[in-house]
Amino acid sequence: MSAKSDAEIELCSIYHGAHIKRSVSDLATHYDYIIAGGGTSGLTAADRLTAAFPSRSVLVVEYGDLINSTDILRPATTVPNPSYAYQILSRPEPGLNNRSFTVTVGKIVGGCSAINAQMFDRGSAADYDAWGDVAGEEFKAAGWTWDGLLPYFKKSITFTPPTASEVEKYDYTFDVDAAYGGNGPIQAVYPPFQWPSEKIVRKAWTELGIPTQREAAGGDAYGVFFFPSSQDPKTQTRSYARTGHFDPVANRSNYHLLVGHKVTEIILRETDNGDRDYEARGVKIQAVKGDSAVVEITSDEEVILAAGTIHTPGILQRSGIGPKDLLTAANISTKVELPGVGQNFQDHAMSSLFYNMQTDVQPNPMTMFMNQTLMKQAREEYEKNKTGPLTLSGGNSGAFLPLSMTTNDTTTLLTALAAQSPSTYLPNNTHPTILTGYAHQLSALATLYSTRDNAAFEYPISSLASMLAFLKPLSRGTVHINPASPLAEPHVTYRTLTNPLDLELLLHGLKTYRRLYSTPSAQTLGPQEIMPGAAVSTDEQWRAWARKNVSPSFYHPVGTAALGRRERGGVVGPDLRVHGIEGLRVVDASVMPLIPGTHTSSTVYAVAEKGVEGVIGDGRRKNRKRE
Ligand SMILES: Cc1cc2nc3c(=O)[nH]c(=O)nc-3n(C[C@H](O)[C@H](O)[C@H](O)COP(=O)(O)OP(=O)(O)OC[C@H]3O[C@@H](n4cnc5c(N)ncnc54)[C@H](O)[C@@H]3O)c2cc1C
Repeated sequence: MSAKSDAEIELCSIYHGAHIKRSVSDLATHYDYIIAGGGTSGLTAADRLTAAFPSRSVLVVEYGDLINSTDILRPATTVPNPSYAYQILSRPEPGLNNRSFTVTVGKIVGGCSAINAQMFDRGSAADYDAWGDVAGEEFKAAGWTWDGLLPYFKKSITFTPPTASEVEKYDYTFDVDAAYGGNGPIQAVYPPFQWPSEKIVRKAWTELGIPTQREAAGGDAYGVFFFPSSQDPKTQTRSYARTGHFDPVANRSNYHLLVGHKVTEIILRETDNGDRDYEARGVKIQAVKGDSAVVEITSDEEVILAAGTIHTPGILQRSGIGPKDLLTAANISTKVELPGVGQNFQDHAMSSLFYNMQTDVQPNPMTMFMNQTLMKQAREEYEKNKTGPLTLSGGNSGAFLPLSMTTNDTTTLLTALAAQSPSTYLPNNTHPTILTGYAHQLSALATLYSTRDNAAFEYPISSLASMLAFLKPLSRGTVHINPASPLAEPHVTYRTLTNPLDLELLLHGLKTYRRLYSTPSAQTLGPQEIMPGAAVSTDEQWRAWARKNVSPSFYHPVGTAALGRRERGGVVGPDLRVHGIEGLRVVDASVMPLIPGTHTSSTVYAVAEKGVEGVIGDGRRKNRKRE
């Protein structure tokens, strides 16, 4: 038999036999549970559901394919192959000189967890406590707080501590009791490699007076700290939703995964159940390529949306659930008016400065990735020993700075924030319930900005890249179906920096890099600022530079089907059920009402774990009633 080419290896489904479906003709006509989206949250939910109810059937419908390729497994910075991601272009961004940007989200079994940079941290306790403040008291009572989520963070992962020699070599610190202890399917490790410059930059941050955290994942995500990568400790390969939640369980007889298909709509039936006028009875699906027929698959129990922040709103909107004016413009009759669907869109804006280092600290990523001999050595070391530079994905240390560590004058900014009216910087026609919710957000953000125990800016350390993520934006965007073509990719508008106070806050974060590179340790690197460079020094120049150079996304879109009371523009209730509809939940990143100051994947796993526990609890209760 001839050896398979890479392309053949990618296309064949080598592990999962009959349970991978590529055509609707291979499906049952109905399932107990249907999950839209086989990504980070969808595969988590499917794993837990199929385990809890062996006699109930679960169908996951995934737009992308099951790709068996080693480039996904090798630690990577981001997106190993553009074909694994949707290529959506944002609308012209009004706060960024009307530039448009690629909206990158995964289109593959495993979703974004298959293409992310594996940085596996958590936000501060205050970030999650703010969710309850924003959403409403009953959300706090239901555990949408740090204390309520911590058990799910722990449950979702297994943390393997670094070896004693790695601890000594890299100064790794961690505290298992404070943050870990679970044995979940997603693996978390400190990689067995750091670039030598990591130590120098980390020291430079401490010379600026930034505190060091021994462990940040116990709710203390501010200061300078290490955090894990989502990576397998034995093979040093990516640990993601597919390797953790699908491959080991794919042969369960109650589990079908349909790939290459998209959920276009939810099948809704009128009901008279208290405040719920409709119940979800299944989904309409369509092949991504070829046959354009729309097929209905019914569900007896629940439909669970896990299509991510960019695509979950479209499924709801096409089903008649969303802002009435948008649905009317798209000729869709409104079944449940929920103005929050597709609103409240948030991401961490990102900015890259560039410094040339005159001191050549070797090895470093700049020279290694461009030098074929060094790359060959690194590849051989990785293949043979699972050590060396190629075990490090996006890096696993950072400085996470509260506003007060970037400026002495927080008072001016906080006074301006307190004076903001919620309607001033949202679009003119924003629904009153969204304004009410946003007022709660502004108040929560004012508290977060005024305290020292949560971060406003992230400065990733490991690779000398002078990158900055703006963690607590005030601006809000939208994700809407295209009214002229509802099945097409959505209209995405980040609206980054449309709230002008964001720009003022961001300036402090950006200028902090200059202070960092003036510290004695950083000076040993011989930094020369290339971008923005000496021509940018006044605030006016910084503002112009930022509008021209900032990107709207650190790949962390959230918020478009947010937890919250209906009168606050919320889309889902404390049990993640969509307001007004029976048997329909959302378990993905879109439910986060406020973006936490962290990379988002570990929070998505925790949210999905908590959400599906609710589905299972309700399923068991129904069972008992039936018996
Ligand atoms: C390039 C990149 C780098 C990142 N880096 C990091 C990082 O280093 N650390 C970190 O913590 N986080 C990172 N993230 C973010 C993190 O991975 C995401 O927040 C998280 O994985 C999102 O999970 P989700 O379940 O909400 O969505 P996804 O994982 O995106 O899953 C949604 C799935 O639904 C499918 N889908 C969409 N529409 C439909 C439809 N209509 N029908 C059927 N299926 C559909 C999609 O194809 C996708 O597979 C990164 C993200 C990206 C894109």
